[in-house]
Amino acid sequence: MARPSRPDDITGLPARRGALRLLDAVLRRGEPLERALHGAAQGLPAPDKALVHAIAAETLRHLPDLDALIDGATRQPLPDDAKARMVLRIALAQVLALGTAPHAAIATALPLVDGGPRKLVHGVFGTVTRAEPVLPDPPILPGEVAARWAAQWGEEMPKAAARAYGARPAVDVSLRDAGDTDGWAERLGGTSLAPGHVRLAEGVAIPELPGFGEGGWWVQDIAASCPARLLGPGEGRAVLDLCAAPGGKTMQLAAAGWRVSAVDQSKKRLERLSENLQRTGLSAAIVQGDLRTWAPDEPADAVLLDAPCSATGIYRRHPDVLHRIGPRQIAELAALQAELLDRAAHWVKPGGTMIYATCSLERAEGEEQVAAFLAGRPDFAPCPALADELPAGIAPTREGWVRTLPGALDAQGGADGFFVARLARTATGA
Ligand SMILES: C[S@@+](CC[C@H](N)C(=O)[O-])C[C@H]1O[C@@H](n2cnc3c(N)ncnc32)[C@H](O)[C@@H]1O
Repeated sequence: MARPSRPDDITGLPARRGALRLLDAVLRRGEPLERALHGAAQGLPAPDKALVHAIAAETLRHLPDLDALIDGATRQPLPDDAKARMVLRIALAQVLALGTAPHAAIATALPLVDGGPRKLVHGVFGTVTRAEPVLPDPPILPGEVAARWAAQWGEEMPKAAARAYGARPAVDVSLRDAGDTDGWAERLGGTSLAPGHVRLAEGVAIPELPGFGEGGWWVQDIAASCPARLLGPGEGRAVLDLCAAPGGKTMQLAAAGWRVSAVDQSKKRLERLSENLQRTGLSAAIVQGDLRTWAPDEPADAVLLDAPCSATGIYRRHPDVLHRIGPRQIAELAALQAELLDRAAHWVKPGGTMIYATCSLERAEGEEQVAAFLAGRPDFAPCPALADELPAGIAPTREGWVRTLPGALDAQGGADGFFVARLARTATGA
């Protein structure tokens, strides 16, 4: 049989090369998967781009399990960042997590180590696949993440986190017209856990559902809908939605009658916010600014700060966070959050309300952040969330915060990890 003239003529090879580049960007350079995808899959058609993403995401989801199999088949462990290990990881992820036939996976793996240890890769791949292993269900969390979470939340939490990691996350939508929640639940064939919310049935094709094109709803996890819920109806009052893009909370606030100024530093993400507003017919003033230097002309009745964070709470959808985020990144983000929280507090009118939120499972970005803020700001006090303000199955903590951990809403398909605090500024502002 004639060999293809150029290696990239092998069917499916460019996508595997893209997956290898993507894995490298995440594991060696610490780049977020979604952000690195564009560069890694440049020039590939949409289906191949989706394949690049799927291979890299499943490799990351099962990394400790795949590494254990590789290590069990080598006499000396391959260095963590050796190309041979990277190629074996993506080849085995295809076979064991995505159902690719072994011959197809190895045919597209070997050219990736051309001029390198082809024989070794071939040998290890053969040894592993001949044994027909099955990946553990649920997947094993990276050891340092499990230890960090156990230290903060107890031994049960990482177990629940692993179970959630292996399950397909439910898809929630928020409604423009919360008054017609029952009607939308019926039309979308889903169930509702709160006014303005519908949880979709598993496996539905989102763009084909009624109301998507007309902007009747947008995708937003139930936990992510809690920060704006805690501001209640706006009745024409002004709210600063800080770190607003792509606008999930902006749309909720506008739909609840708030006069919203949506501020974010990212032009690209603000373009998506603008498209979202256009699709839903909702309105907000859009402001591009870096909150470390930007300031509003006047204080607002309410401020919602959805601060940049580790995103460890959305690890189910973004498995890269478990491999990119460690104590150093958490400490850096916590310092940024403290700076933004301090600035944002000045923009709340006396008697007004501030919501602080992060999609993080780290206390340093949630409970500890707010405790430190309150210790230095006697003009703010907790304004505890009440059970009837929250979706069914999510209860306020003893302190009145909202804290969703893995295991929340387990029977209904889970929820993202979130922290939300509502704080009130004293009437005098002093
Ligand atoms: C968690 S996301 C916001 C999600 C958004 N609130 C929503 O509900 O769709 C955090 C946002 O913070 C923005 N951001 C990060 N640092 C910032 C800064 N210094 N000034 C303004 N925006 C910032 C990012 O661009 C990003 O859009």
